[in-house]
Amino acid sequence: MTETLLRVEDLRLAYRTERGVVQAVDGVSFDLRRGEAVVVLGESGCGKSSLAKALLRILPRNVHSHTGRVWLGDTDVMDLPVERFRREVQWLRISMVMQAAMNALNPVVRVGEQVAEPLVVHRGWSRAKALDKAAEVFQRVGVSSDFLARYPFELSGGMRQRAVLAMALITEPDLIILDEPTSALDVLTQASIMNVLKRIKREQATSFILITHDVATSSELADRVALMYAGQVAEYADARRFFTEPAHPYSQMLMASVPRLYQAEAPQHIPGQPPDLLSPPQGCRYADRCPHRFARCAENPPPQRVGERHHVRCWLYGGHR
Ligand SMILES: Nc1ncnc2c1ncn2[C@@H]1O[C@H](COP(=O)(O)OP(=O)(O)OP(=O)(O)O)[C@@H](O)[C@H]1O
Repeated sequence: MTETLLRVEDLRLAYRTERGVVQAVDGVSFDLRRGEAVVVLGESGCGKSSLAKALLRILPRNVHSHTGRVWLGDTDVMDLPVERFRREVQWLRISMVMQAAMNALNPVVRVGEQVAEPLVVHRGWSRAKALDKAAEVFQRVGVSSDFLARYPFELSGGMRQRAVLAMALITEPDLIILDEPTSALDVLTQASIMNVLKRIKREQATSFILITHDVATSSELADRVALMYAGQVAEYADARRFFTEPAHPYSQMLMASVPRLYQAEAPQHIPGQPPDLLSPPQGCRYADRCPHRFARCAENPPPQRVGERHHVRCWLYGGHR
């Protein structure tokens, strides 16, 4: 059996705001094996980016609480002092491509220097050696090494995104977290970046957490799916299973809402709104919108195991009906 790389247990992250506490990540658990990609799906505001920040310990100042366990191999990295986490885990074992990262490149520093920087800062490599490695990684992500000497404004959006991806890859981490890596790009560029990710996953056994609301693009890479709803994982499943036989009523509605090219019926939409994370309901978060709700849904369902590495937060499962 392939080794478990990451095990997340009951991860929680809440922010302090003027209106009260926002529980953006509320008891998230899942596991990921080496070389697997999990796609984190969900509507805007359901806590996907907050999950990435909670995993990477990149927290804004208004954090109210941040708890849970994040096992990377045998180490609970939540237990490490933050400096040690930054020195030993960030970039070296887990790297990231944050939302809109391609627009965050420093405009006055040549792209190659920026891509090489994690090796200089985190591994102590010389600049020359790191630049050689940057040229190699550039080629791997489909950018000619001629681009190393250019400035970000001289690159197209797709090229800049590849450069940011090269920066995340250069230290050869075990896990890369990508937050909406292709959402600002045209479909052909999106497809070619997804192909780069697939190749890297295959060749280097790198694991990915891909955050997106784009079901179609993500299905290309996904081995596993974590569908988030109102700060929680509504369903965690094998990707093929999720895309063909989703179990949670929200997963079923989401899949029915994906437009298909030759489908006679119009895609469905889900009536209602997700709950406000300032004061989420006591019971199941999805109950208000769920066509199957019954009395038990007044209580918040824990993740119910419905199969091998498959859990669903829904009282329809586990013999409660
Ligand atoms: N720094 C912050 N302070 C207060 N509330 C925040 C902060 N960051 C996010 N939130 C709130 O936390 C909730 C989850 O936000 P998050 O950005 O994680 O969702 P998301 O699923 O990534 O959304 P999107 O797809 O739109 O990026 C939202 O209600 C959001 O308003």
